[in-house]
Amino acid sequence: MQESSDPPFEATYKRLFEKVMAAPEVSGVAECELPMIDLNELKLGELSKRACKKKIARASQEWGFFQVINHGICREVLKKMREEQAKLFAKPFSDKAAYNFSAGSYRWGTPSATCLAQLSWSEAFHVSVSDLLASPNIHNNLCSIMGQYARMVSELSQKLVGILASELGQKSELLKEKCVESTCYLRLNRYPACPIFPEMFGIMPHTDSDFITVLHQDQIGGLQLVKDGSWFAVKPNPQALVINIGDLFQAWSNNVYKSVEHRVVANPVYERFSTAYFFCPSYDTVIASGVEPCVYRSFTFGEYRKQVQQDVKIFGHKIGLPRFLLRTH
Ligand SMILES: O=C(O)CCC(=O)C(=O)O
Ligand SMILES: [Fe+2]
Repeated sequence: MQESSDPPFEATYKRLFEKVMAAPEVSGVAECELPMIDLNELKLGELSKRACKKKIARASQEWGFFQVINHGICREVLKKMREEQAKLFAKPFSDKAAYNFSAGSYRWGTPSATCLAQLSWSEAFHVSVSDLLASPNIHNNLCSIMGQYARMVSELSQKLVGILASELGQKSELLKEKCVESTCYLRLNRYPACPIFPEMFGIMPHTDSDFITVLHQDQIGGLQLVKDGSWFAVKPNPQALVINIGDLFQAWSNNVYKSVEHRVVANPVYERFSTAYFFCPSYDTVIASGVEPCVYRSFTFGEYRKQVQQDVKIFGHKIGLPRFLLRTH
């Protein structure tokens, strides 16, 4: 028999399945369409340009999420990236576990899960772009398209972050200098179909620990986010990339831009793919808003990462920005 490509979810988490009769309650979630930004408007006259920038800033304040079309990443690159990603995940499980972009880049499930609500029904390659570019495999099809994809998405991220910074009335040079291709991360996600429990988490609720995330998802759907205290399912748009604000931008903007909790719900019938690009600074970058009164104490990205890793180890989940509040509000 051919070895399965799926990680051994059922065998590994058997005890959790026996313990409970239901997966987390996520049904009845309404669908929403994210604010849509056409980046071609940035190439038009001064008025359209200004309106487009304002829309980006407003969505980042009110939703923490938006989608962009005419984003400059050509269809061929998106298609090729997805094909190579699908091929990689179709390899037998043992090959994937041994396939190393760098140590620990392949992940699946949730090692620390003690109940079903803590289990992420997904597998991923979480790759540092600097490791990718230095890889001796950079000339194989997969690594080469990942490198190409990372470069294009990095340019888009720089553009968006520049706009968001200038809409705050702040200079973006430092940010642009600190967030370069090699300090960013690329994550290839696969959510196998989950027929056992119809609404299992593909990824548990979380916020991203970066400035912004650029997400390319397929047409299956499953991404959900919190808006005004309720969960909403994001309607997939094959032409668009989804952008969300991460913790670092929330802190840097002194809570103006929102790093919003999101999660993925696995589909009972179809597998789903997504590719996430995390726009991050170097570890020594100091995150400080410079606006009084400061909500958070200043911290380096390295410090933030270390704290997140420590909290995950001790509490089983990330605490994130509340750790860095200057005073309790
Ligand atoms: O797959 C998705 O839609 C979201 C992925 C995500 O939130 C992440 O990788 O941080
Ligand atoms: Fe995320």
